[in-house]
Order: sequence, then C-alpha cells, then structure tokens
Amino acid sequence: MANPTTEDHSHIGIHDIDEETQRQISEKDMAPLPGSSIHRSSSRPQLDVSGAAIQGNFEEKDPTILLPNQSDDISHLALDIGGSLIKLIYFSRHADRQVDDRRKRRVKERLGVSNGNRRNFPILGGRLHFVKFETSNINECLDFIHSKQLHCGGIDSPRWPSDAPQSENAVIKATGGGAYKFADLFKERLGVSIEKEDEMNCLVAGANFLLKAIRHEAFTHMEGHKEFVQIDQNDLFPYLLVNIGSGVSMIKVDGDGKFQRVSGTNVGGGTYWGLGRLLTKCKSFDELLELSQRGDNRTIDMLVGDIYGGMDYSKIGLSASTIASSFGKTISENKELEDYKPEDISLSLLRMISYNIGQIAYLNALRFGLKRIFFGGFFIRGHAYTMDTISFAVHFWSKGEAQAMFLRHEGFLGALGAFMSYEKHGLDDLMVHQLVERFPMGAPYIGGNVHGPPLGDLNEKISWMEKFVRKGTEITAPVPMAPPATTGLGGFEVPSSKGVLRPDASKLNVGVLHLVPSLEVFPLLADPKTYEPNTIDLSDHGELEYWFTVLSEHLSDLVDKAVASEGGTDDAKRRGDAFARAFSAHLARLMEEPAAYGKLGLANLLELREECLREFHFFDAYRTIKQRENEASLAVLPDLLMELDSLTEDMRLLTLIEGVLAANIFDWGSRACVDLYHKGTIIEIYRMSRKKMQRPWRVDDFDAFKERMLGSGETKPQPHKRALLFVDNSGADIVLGMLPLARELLRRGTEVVLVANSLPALNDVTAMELPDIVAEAAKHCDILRGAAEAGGLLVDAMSNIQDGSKEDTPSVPLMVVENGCGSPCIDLRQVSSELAAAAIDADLVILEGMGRSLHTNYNAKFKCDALKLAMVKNQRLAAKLVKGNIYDCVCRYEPAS
Ligand SMILES: CC(C)(COP(=O)(O)O)[C@@H](O)C(=O)NCCC(=O)O
Ligand SMILES: [Mn+2]
Repeated sequence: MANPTTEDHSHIGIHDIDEETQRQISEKDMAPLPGSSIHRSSSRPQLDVSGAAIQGNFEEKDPTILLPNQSDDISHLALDIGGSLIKLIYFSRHADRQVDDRRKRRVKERLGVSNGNRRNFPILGGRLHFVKFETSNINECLDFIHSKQLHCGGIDSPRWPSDAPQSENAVIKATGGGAYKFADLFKERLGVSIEKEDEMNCLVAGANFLLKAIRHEAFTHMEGHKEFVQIDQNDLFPYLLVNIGSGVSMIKVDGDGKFQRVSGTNVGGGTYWGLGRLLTKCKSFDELLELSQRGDNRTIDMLVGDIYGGMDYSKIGLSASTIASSFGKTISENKELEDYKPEDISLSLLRMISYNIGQIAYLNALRFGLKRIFFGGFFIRGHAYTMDTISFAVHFWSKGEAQAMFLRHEGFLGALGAFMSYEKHGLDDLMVHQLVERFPMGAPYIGGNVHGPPLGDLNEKISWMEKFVRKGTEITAPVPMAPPATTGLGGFEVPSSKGVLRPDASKLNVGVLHLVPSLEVFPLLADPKTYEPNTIDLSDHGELEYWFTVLSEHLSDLVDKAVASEGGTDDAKRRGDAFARAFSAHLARLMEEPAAYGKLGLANLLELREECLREFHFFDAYRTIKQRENEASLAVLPDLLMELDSLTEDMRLLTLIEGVLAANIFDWGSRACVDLYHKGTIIEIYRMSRKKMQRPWRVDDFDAFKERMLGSGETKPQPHKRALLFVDNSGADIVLGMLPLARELLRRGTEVVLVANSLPALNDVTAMELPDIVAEAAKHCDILRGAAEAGGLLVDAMSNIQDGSKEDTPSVPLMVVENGCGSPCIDLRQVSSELAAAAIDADLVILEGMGRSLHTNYNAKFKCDALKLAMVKNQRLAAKLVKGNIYDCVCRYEPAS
C-alpha cells in the first residue's frame, strides 16, 4: 500500500551527503549556477501554457492542469530586506501524492465533488514558510536561499531545476530598503534580479491577507494576558496599521490596496537598538531586550511619586508609580553612565519608546475615528513587556475606547505583501479554512539561530535533533522563545517574569502555513461562526499540565510501536529517537507558551503528535495492531450478525448502540485501555465490555433516538435519507460496532457514508483501509454487499465472493469518504471536499469515539439530527465532562437545531 505521506522528499537524493560536505558545497558554489535562472519575458511572471495537459481523470470536474513548461519557481520566494532584519517567505508545494485511488474517483463521480471552491492557480496545495536573518549576516541568507534552491524552484518543488533553461531575467520580489541596496549582491551571488515592490503597499497587502486568512492572527495583550481576537472579514476596515521597524509608519487602511500613510515617528526600533547599544554596549537587539527582562526602570525614570513625595496625583488620575519623565531621575542624581545598571537603562528605554509609539498611534486613531489599531513590525518580537506597554498607552489615552492588537506574523507583513504581488498564485482569495497552521518541525538551528521551516530532508532533520541532544539542556525546543513574561500592572512595574528571555527568543513565533485548497467548512454545522471544536480549554493551566503529562508518559510506548512498525531497524530506532526528542521539545515549548502557535486545544496536541510521527517518516505506527484486530473481529462478525437478526427491531437497535459503545474500548491512545489489553484477547475484552453495558449510561438519550428511528405506537417515522457515520478505531470498533449499525440503517433505506481519516492516527481506521474491510464483511452479509456494490465500493475488492447467494434487490448505497485529517479528533471547520459534498443530502450525523465526539464536537450543534457515541476512557475527562467514571458511556442525541 502506498504511504499517504504529507510530503516525500526521496527524490532529493542528498541522504548520503553529510552536513559538513553540504556546507562546503554551498560555500564554494555561491557563484551564479547554471540552471539557477529561468525564462522571464517580462517583469511580471507569466504562465507558460505550452504543453499543458490535464492530470488524472479527464472526466473529472475542474481537473488539475499540469503546465510542464511553466517555471512556477519564482513565486516560491519573496523578501523584505530591512535595516536590521531580512524577512523571507517561501512556498513549497506539497509533493504530488495523487494515488490512483478508485474509491476517490467513485466518490467524486457519485457526489460531484469539486476541487474545493477554488479554480485558480495553484490548484495544488503547499506550505508557506517564514524565516528571518540579521541584515548584517546577509550571506547567511544567501546561503540559505542557495542551499534550498529557492531562487529556482526550491528542493520541495516537483521539478528539479537542473534542466531549467538559463536566462538573465530571473526575478525575486523584494521590498524594504535592502531591495535597492543589495540588488547587485543578489545578482552576483545567485544570478537573480530583484524586483522592488513598494513597502507600504506590501505592508498593507500582508496585513490584509493575514487578518482575513489566518484564524488566530490578531490578539490583545494586556497585563501579561494574551487573548485572540476573531476578526470578521466583512468588518475589517478601516483600521490603523502601525508598523514598527527601525522607524515607525502609521497607515490608515480602508480596503485592499486602499490606504494612506497618515503619520509616523522616527522614534522606533532603530532608536531603541541604537541608543541601547551606545548606552549598554550590548551586541545585539535581542541581548538588549533580554537585559530589559532583569531591569528596574525606577532607578532611571522619574515617577509621579518621586515628585509628590511618594503620593499619587489622583486628581488627574496619575498613580505614584506612573512615569512622569523617562530618564528624568538621572538629572537629579550626581551619577555617571557607569553608575547605572545596563538592565535598568534597557528597560527604561524600551518603555519610553513603546509607550510613545502607543500614544502617537492612539492620537492618530482618534484623528480618523478608528477604533482598531494593529501593531506589527519586528520591534515587538512577541515581547510581553513591549506589548503590555503599548496596550497600556492606547487603553489609558483612549479611556478604554480603542484597543491595541498585535499580529502573530508581525514581522512578516512586508515580505508577505511582496509574496502576494506575484499575481499568478491566486493566494488573495484564500479562505480561512483553507489554511492550516502547523507547528514548525525539526527546524534547523545554526549558530544560535533558528532557521524556522522544516528541513526538506529526513536525514537532516534527524541530525539536527541529535545536535539538540548533544547541546544538552541549553535547547529545550526546536523553536525557543520568550516565556510568558508579564510586566505587572499596565507595564509600569518591574517585569515580574522569572523566566529568561533566551538570546534567540524572537527568532520565530509562527508555524508553517499549510495551504490546502480542497478544505471546506462542514456544511451541516449549525453556526460555523460560533463553532469551537475543542471541548477542553487548555488555557486552564492545570488542564494543560495534565494532558502534557499524559502525552509525555505515553511517549516511550508509542516510540516502541513506531519503531516496530518499521521493522525495528537501526534507522527506525534513530528516527524514533529523533521523533521523541522533537515531540518532547514541542511539548516543552508549548508548556512555556501555550498560545505560541495560536489558540491551543487538546485536539491540536493530539494532532501534533501524529504530525511529528509523519515528519520522521512513521506513517502508520499501529499498522500491525490494526490488521490483527481487523482479522480477529471479522472472524466473529457472522455470529454477531446472526445474533442481531434474531432480535426484535427495538432490541436490535439497543444492542447495536451497546455494541458501538462497548467496542469503542479498543483505543490504543488510552493508557488505561492499553493496560487492559494485556489481560485478555480482543474477543474476551469485547465480551467483557458488552456485558458491562448497563443502562442508563452516563449520558443516555437512547430513548429519544429510538423514537426518532422507530417511532412510538402506530406511527412509523420516515427513515433518514442519508447518514454520515464518523468512524473511529480499527478492529472491533469498526467491524463489530459501526458496521453493524451502518447495516441497520441501510436495511431501513438510509444511505450510509462512512467518514474515516485521510491519514492514519493511532489505531483509527482510514478511508483507504475501509473498502477492504467492508468487502470482507460483505462476504457474510447481503445487505452490506448490495449497498457496497451500489456505492461502488466493491468493484475492486469483491472479485472473489464466496457464498453465491447474491440477491438482485436494489439497494441504497454504502460509501466511504475521507474526512481530510490525520488526527484522532476532528475540526469541522476544515474537512475534505468529498465529505462536504456527501453532507449536502445528509440528515443524520453520527460521531463516534472520544476524539471525535468528546474531546472535539461534544458541544457542536448541527443542522440535522446528531448522535454522539463514545466510551470515556480517561478518568479525569469522565469526571470533568460527565461527572462520572472511566468506562462510562455517552449516548447523546440532539435533533436538528
Ligand atoms: C486519543 C484518544 C482521544 C483516542 O480515543 P478514541 O477517539 O479512539 O475513542 C484517547 O485515547 C485519549 O484521549 N487518550 C489520552 C488519554 C489517556 O491516555 O487516558
Ligand atoms: Mn481512535
């Protein structure tokens, strides 16, 4: 079976080259390379449609079109070269992993699935990576571009550029002063020309894109507390954009491309860094910032209390601790520069500049009647004190009327804007649900700098992880960053954080953006705007700590499984180690700052684990377990079906639901359950679990569900037209639980769509595995067979049906669709287009399992009838969610809302 990988870099072929050799190669190869440039007939990139061909099925609606002669490379890279920092954004395509999956094609034919709602280039998805460098180390940036071949397509590109025709006209989009200053250097070293884009245009385009397309982009930061703000796309304008770079620009933004620079100040990041360097002898901006963490500005600043003998000046609302004059105290004391602590100077300076910017920003907002102010630029660096001070100034002067907001991709506005100016990629109409932010994985860490994006090559990733280990405790996370420092009330007190701002704290604070054009919002959500997938709020620290511990404790077991799934080879062990380190590092990182990559829920943590496994090429750690359990369960299925068929309709429905709940015990993600599995065979545990199914369950809406299904008294209700069954685990769960339930629905004339994972996660069954399981089950059951045939599921799998008792009665179809994710949970804001298409005619949704119906979606409301079925296999969750105990069951039925 082909591995459904998220990316496949095997074509890169540099596994065998060690790092040192690679470095040497890239050093000596820095002259323009043959093949490093491409044809450009004008400064605007244009599509070369010669030789265009449809990829895949011709009959498909909106098929992918391959342009073999189109160099899509240039749009892979854009830069913002500022006075102190270079910000780089590049795009890597998802490697083409189209498998000849007939199930997919059948589903498309049957359901009329489109390629999402996007028709433009690029039809294929990809990733946006964010990287930055010190401008003074521009060579490091050039090395990076060169080593990843970003100027000619990138190593992630399906087309390796060696055969690309050479031209003098290769172009990279760039903004910022350095686009002018370093143009010759780029030409000389990489053989590419820089096309300059207007800085203000870029800032605005970048900010608009982020605010519209990224779910948790904007946040407030007051008194150390970070809160994400949901921006309504239709109510975004006007706003004030304050970009704090070396200097500060204040821009009134009225729409896309509609803006005016209304003000600015020359007192900005450059002032802090310049003055700070002179006064403290610090060698870098980050060092200066780190120093401020330990400072006390009261030794430098003149406070109201200093003037009023320790008293507040309450008549005009000034507390004793308010700063009356920044640096004012130094005039009255007979001291020299050396007598002051550099820490105190740095803090005082930081506060003075941040406050001043906040105040000027507010005055400009007032001038134009703007309520919202977004602050961006690399001066902020996600630094709590800076944000608190700015927020305080805005809040104070506006008397709470205006609000300062910050952007997670604060430093990349200009670079993003430059990237957007390549007209052909059509990023401008991306929707929030088509972008998935993922944790940056195994980022390279060179000379104290995190270089952000995932490394293309597995071997590289592993050796970086090994390097982390060699460096010992110094590095706890691939992307180290500032602790959640709080600065006390209004940013006026001494920073209270005991944490140390690491020297490389501000390097990166964002994940990798995955562009998945085919994702859609699940159409049956009652209110997508208010939908929140996560049930458990991890902003509660106790909760966070608990789940971190659970995942950490589970880790060694998981590594064993993963390594075994790859044959237990030395290579697998090495990857297993690297995976464990990377995952622990991410956990440590998130423990320090849970909101580092946007709002964090339990579902994100569980998905992170799966992503991390895939990153180290463990594509299906539970493969053997799943196979074993499927076989064992399929062997007893005929007996179960016979037993069910002997029951009355009422009893059968109850037994079926009991069966689903009982079989949900087979969950390799639960510590308690895994311990159980040592105590008996699958069938023994299944029997035991079924015996314990005493009603009432902890949440028990069975009677209401039964009434909807069977009616009461004489009246027989209409059967549902189509049911979507979100299935969970392999083995007994799917074979003895969900399939028999599906069969019952089919028997009653309801079409059934089994919704399964696109990628493996724990022991969950995947959409790719389901057709074979259904085919096996159908060998023993006419209902399943007829329906699977009607749904086009059996065409390949059923060539050798054993019992010849095929009936010709027309049947409602049984189908399988993928859900678009590879996690034990599901975020219904981002599902596959085939699931979205299948949902159109559905009037019943059944969510099964802890991940899909408890951790996520327990509180989700649907436009149609919904049934949530799960066994709670964790004591804490049972207590918290249903005030019950481990192994309690949930059968929650909610009619259409
Ligand atoms: C990962 C899971 C959500 C999977 O459960 P499922 O959806 O298969 O019912 C669950 O196993 C879980 O929450 N495990 C961690 C908690 C524990 O080990 O107790
Ligand atoms: Mn599961």
